[in-house]
Amino acid sequence: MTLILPASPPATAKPLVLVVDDVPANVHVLATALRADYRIKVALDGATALEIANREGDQPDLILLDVMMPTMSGHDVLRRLREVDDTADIPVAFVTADTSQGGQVAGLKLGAFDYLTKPVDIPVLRTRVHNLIEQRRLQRQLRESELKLHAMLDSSMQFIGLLDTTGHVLHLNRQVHELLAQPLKSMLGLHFCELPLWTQPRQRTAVREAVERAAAGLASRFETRHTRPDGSTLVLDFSMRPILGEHGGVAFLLPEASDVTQQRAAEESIRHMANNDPLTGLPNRTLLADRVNQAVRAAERSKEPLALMFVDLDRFKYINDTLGHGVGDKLLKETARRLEASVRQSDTVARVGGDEFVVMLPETTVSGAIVVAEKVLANIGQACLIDQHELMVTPSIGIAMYPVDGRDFGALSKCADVAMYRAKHDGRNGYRFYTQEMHERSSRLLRMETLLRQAAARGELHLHYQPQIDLGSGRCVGVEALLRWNNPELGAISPAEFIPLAEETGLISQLGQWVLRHAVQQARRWLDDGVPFGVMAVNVSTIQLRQKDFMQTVADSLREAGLPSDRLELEMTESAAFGNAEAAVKLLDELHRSGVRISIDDFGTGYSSLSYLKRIHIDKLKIDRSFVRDLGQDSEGEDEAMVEAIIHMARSLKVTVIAEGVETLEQLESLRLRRCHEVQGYFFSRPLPPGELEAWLLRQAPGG
Ligand SMILES: Nc1nc2c(ncn2[C@@H]2O[C@@H]3COP(=O)(O)O[C@H]4[C@@H](O)[C@H](n5cnc6c(=O)[nH]c(N)nc65)O[C@@H]4COP(=O)(O)O[C@H]3[C@H]2O)c(=O)[nH]1
Repeated sequence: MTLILPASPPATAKPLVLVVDDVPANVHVLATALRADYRIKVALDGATALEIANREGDQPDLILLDVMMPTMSGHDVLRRLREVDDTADIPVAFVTADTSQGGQVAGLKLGAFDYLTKPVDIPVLRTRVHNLIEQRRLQRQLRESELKLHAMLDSSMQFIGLLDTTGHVLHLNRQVHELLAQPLKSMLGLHFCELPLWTQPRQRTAVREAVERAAAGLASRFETRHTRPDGSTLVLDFSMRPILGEHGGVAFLLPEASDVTQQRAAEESIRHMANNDPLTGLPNRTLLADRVNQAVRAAERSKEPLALMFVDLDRFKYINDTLGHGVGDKLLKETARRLEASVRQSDTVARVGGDEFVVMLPETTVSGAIVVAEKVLANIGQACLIDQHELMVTPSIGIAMYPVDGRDFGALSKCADVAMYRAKHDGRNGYRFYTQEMHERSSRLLRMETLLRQAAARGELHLHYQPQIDLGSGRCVGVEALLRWNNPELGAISPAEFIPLAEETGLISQLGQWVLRHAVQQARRWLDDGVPFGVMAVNVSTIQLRQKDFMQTVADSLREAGLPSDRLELEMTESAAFGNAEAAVKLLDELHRSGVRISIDDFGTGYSSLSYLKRIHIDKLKIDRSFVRDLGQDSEGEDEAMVEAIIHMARSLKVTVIAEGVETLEQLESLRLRRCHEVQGYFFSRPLPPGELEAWLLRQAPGG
């Protein structure tokens, strides 16, 4: 910034005195008296005097002005000088023969600095001129320092003002006039709280208080929000301080403000990022926890209940995997929108995980929560069109109530989560309230998990084997290894209970390896002992199959036991075999080439595509128990049709077909009639410990 100061003569140059008088003799006297110490210019009339006074760059430091002049009197000259900014400050002393009091007063009123009477006393003239010039120098200095100060204030990025102790404006820097788009002059003298910056009564009150505090010697600081003419927001960090004078009292008040709009916006965006889910913009778990805990505190006071609702989209992963993340993301955004549309503004909808949303309903009873849950089910259940895909998704909802189920976010969310899993387990697309029974069940599962981790090491695991019978020959062609767990504390636990738990917790890999190794070793022993067991069928879960070293684990188990690979059959569910299509094709192909047989368990319950079936090598299809249950009864229902279709398809694909869960002669006959290859079930034998199975096999063998 350049600082422009009024032009002043070089410090070394002598001050300039303009002598104005229409009588040349008078001019001569004055000029002669002063010439030694000053530069002198003369004018014999008012017009010339004004012209010299206005000359830029060399203005007089003092004008000695005769009062009585023809055409333009000294008073007129002075009046004209004072009217123009550039000459208004030049000191003027009248030199006159008029010694009357009235004449002197009139001149002084016009702004004359001094009055000299003719005839002039030379020493007095010199002293007065010296004093007036010195005064002019000091005045200039003062003006310069004032300009420097203003220039400094104007160059600041801050909004700065100076007020008198009653709060009236003495100065405002350039930032302020630019912000308010008003010239400084129009605001000088106003009370600070009358500036157009303060648009709200609340702000004016705060400013008035700040003025009063500052006048009493105290500083104030607060933040204010304003709307700029273009509609954007301005946030000011405002302060008001007292400035003390020489004698220690408050002399001025200094209001200052800095523009913190960007800083506040950045802080806000950081806060938003820390508290919100970037995809949907909904509160994340951190913010939700905070809101729930706050709502709980409010509920404690108001004695109102509160509901926490976990909402999980059924089969979202499937959509995400098959249609891609782009579609998945849009679906999540749409879900967020629909959830928000299902609740009141005072409720909170948050996203806490992939497809997991949480809704907090303050001041809501069980019946209120039911209304919301049904609304959520209806809204989310509506078809939604995303990138030309018409998607139908349903939610599973778990609800926990404050205060019965918990008194903070941690406890309530655990309960709502458990209830949500129950809703899923019970067939999805529904809601469940958390109950004590769920609590017991989840504690049991927790305990079971701990014990299951130690089960193998403590020798609590065993394998039972169930024979598989060829209907043509009536002979045992295979045995299925089924895991058993006997724990001293929990007793005998069904695999239907602990296998899903092991899958959920990842323990299944360890258990699966244990089963594979032991089953393969048992097969080897039976082979050595000449026990005619056929093929050893081992169940493998999806999670095991997804493990990179699965193929290696199978190969190692076979090699360690020395079992020919065609004596091992791996049973996997449809979803395990077909879930992750390309990787599954590759693995099944590798297994097939190694000689291991592959059987698809629970066939008919999934969504296998037939074209896909043709691409992979399968040795056996197992018809699910649920289709076998009603076979052989008089009615020819859907199950018969299904069984018939599976058998037909298996035969045309040249794959062996086996039915499980055969309990009755009727079921057996029905399967035989439909030309099912093999059967397995209680009708022949329950799964048996190895010793008992050996005895069973030997009894069945020809001549046994
Ligand atoms: N009602 C009836 N049931 C019959 C009949 N015949 C056999 N079963 C039962 O049906 C289940 C057959 O196994 P799954 O379908 O593979 O179903 C198995 C399998 O999915 C899983 N499982 C068992 N052992 C293992 C294992 O070692 N690894 C893995 N991954 N899963 C296993 O646990 C499930 C349940 O196993 P189990 O309780 O042993 O139950 C076994 C067996 O005892 C019958 O005639 N009627």
